[in-house]
Amino acid sequence: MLEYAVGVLVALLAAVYMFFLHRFNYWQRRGVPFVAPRLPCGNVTDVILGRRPMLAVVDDIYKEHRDKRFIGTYFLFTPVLQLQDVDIIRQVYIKEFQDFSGRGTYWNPENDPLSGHLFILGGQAWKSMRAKLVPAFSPGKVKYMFGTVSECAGFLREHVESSLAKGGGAYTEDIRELLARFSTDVISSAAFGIESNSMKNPHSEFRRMGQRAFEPCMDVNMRTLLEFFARDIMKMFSIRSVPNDVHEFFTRIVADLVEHREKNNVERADLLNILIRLKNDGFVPGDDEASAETRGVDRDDQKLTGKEIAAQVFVFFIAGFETTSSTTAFTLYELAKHPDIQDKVLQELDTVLKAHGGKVTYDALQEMTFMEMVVQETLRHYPAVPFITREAMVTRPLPLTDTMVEKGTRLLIPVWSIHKDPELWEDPLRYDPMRFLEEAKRARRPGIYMPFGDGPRICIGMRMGLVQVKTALATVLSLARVTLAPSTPKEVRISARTVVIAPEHDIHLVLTAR
Ligand code: HEM
Repeated sequence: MLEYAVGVLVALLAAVYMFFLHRFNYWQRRGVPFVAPRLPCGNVTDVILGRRPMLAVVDDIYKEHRDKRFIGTYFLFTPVLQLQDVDIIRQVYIKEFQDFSGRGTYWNPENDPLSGHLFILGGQAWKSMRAKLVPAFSPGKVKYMFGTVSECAGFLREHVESSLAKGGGAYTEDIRELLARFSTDVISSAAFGIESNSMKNPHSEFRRMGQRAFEPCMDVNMRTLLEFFARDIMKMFSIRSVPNDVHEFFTRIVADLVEHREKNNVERADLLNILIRLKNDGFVPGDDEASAETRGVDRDDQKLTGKEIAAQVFVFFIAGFETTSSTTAFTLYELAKHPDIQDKVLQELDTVLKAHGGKVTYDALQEMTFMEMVVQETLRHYPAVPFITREAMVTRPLPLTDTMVEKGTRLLIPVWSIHKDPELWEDPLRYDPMRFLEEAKRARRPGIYMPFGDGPRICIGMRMGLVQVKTALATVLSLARVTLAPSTPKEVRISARTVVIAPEHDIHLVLTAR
């Protein structure tokens, strides 16, 4: 009996070994240069063990293989092709997008309905959903929703004003937490039409859900990484993309809201309203610019189901909350480190606000061009999404090469590394908003700046995100100057426990009344 058991064990181990051997030969068999994998995690052992952030591992590969246009890697046993050449990346993003339109992530509408959202979908399902949702983010609709952002900025203003008064004109704040609460208020109001009240109550349910979805911890980090790179494992073990309590919260709240609004004929200026129209009519009319964006994208007027609505509202929450709050926090952090740049922002702010009766209006924000340059430079240093994925939808050569990529191959675009590459940017570690002067932008090589991605799959919420970031900056900076608190490091240390860019420490800033 014992001999039999040992025999079975040996056969099992041999089968596992052969499986890994075969998998880890994938790039070699295709004649693609690759980074030697190690059993059992391929090239991401440090990521799986929570020792290093994924972006740092990707960056090491980028730097070590800078001379190669693409390089084969393994995430666990999934082959992932890391693109290193900006021209190839542009082809994938834009010109040959139709063959690389997938995200390559896990999507299981039956077991995990919240995973069926725009960020994750691929192929025809993505095309059709994108065409339906684009009008919801048109310039006209963003301007329309600005009222909501402005209302939440009022709570932010009240908080800063009263804290300054209590502190006798100066106080110290964990700026990341403050802006996470502001962003939670904005996104829950803009997406669900609910006042989450996080500015006044840091323990609100929405804030707690935001923390659960993004807290730097192994559970959330592993789910996200598996979702991106090891969908077979997710499927095999029926793992959901988010923890169960987060899943239940969003599913329940959206179902209740839809029922309430339909029963009581409630109309509101928010994204849920647009989704309900998509549920009932199959499309929403856009303004001219939105129509231009959807031109060429197949539109069907198929109506959204309740589950599809919940998934889209959920993605607006997760894609819109952490990205905007971290971008605002990092901008204030850099302004605290660079008082000369802060002076210029304040000068512009004061001039523009004076011309707009002291109010942070939508039109006033459009005139804050230097502030926009500052935000763009922040996004170069700290792109909220530090790498972007695509999936080959057909077997075909990689653009501009003779190398064949199989249908289903995962491609990784190392945004963080390209933004910091000294061959592409002069003195890339220097924080310098002047890189985003119109002349400088025209002069630089196309395709080296991509904080919102690029091509037909570019961030759908870009306009809304920028409005939100600038509103928060204008609100805080109209009241106070910022400086680094003694406890705040001079260089941000990125957490190894999250896929987005988050510091592993708080960012305390001193706010001093102006
Ligand atoms: C500073 C703020 C933001 C940044 C840096 C950011 C960044 C990104 C990036 C890099 C992508 C991937 C693009 C690609 O694959 O080429 C993306 C996609 C997306 N973003 Fe954003 N985002 C921001 C704000 C927002 C906001 C406010 C929303 C919604 C309320 C949003 C919703 C989405 C959605 C739904 C997608 C998926 C688009 C698709 O796959 O078609 N984002 N974002």
